[in-house]
Amino acid sequence: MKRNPTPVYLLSGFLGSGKTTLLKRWLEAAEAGGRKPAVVMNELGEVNFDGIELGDDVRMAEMLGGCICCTVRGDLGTELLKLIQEHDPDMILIESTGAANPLEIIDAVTDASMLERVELRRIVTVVDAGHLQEWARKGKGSTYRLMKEQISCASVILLNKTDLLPEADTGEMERLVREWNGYAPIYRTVGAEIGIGLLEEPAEGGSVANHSSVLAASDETGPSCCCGGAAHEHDYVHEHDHSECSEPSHHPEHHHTHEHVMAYTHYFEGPIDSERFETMMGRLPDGVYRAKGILTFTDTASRFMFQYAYKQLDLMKIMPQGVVPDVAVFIGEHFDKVKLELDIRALSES
Ligand SMILES: Nc1nc2c(ncn2[C@@H]2O[C@H](COP(=O)(O)OP(=O)(O)OP(=O)(O)O)[C@@H](O)[C@H]2O)c(=O)[nH]1
Repeated sequence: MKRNPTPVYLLSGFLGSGKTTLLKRWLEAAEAGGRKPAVVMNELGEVNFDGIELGDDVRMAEMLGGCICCTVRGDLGTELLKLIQEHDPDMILIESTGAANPLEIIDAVTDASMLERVELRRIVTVVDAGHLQEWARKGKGSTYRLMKEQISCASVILLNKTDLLPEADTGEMERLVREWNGYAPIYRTVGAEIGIGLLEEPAEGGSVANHSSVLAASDETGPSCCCGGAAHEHDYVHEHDHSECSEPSHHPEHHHTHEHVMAYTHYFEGPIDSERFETMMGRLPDGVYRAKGILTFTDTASRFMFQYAYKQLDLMKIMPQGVVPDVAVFIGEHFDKVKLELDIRALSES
């Protein structure tokens, strides 16, 4: 018997904007409604901290150590088909890395070989309102371009973390988002809290499978290709590929700059002092805009998961299943990995 294609939703949005927070809500809502969701999680680092948070019960495919839109893109179709074969889910949620260009993922999911098996229903982009404001003030750079791309491709937009921004600034960011994307509904959220039904409603004009409207929206706003392949190890170079761009003049900086989104993964050799850790995190360079990890502190018996996004540090007690090492990943642009490693090593010195 021929089966209907499995609905797929893509969660996009820059690093630390709130994608996993939304994913957790979505999974809870789907399971509460008696549905069987599955997840594809993609991380730049080698460890899937967000997956650890979700627990063992979630049907999940992990794509680690690379960006779904470039270095590990070829594997996406295989992972989707494997999930469908093994679990027969009612829906699949894909959480991309925050450095991913959604257009590349749309291409992979809407590949002709996938059309009978999956239907890309919506692209939900989560935006950190304060972080967007920071970049909008700079008005240039590959991160700015990527944010613009993620917003312009969206079929629904969550303007998140509005608790951290004055009302007038939030309004200003909403207007900017509207300028970049003229058709997606925009919801202001805190903690990505939204009625999940709003994300699953059929999009006007059907699914994203016919994504000419998405591409058109993206053309209106300028560059559509700013995420390239891996340079080496964990350096993700935002390099422009001429073959994909119809208008080279969209990329005047290309010949001169190569912006980097890079990840540094650190495995701890033992417990560290919590106060020194918090002091070190408070002094991280601006180039490190995202970090997460699992730690053991010398002054408490519990283990902790930490989340750091744009100067905000959250710590929560966890009890990971199985053997999980103490490890952290730091993501950003142009930061000094060697200095960071020395600073982290100093936390273990007596
Ligand atoms: N103040 C505030 N913090 C938030 C909000 N939403 C999420 N956070 C916090 O922001 C941090 C990052 O959230 P995540 O959901 O992990 O972000 P993400 O987009 O999945 O991050 P990456 O997977 O690294 O790209 C976490 O510490 C969240 O608790 C919000 O609306 N307000």
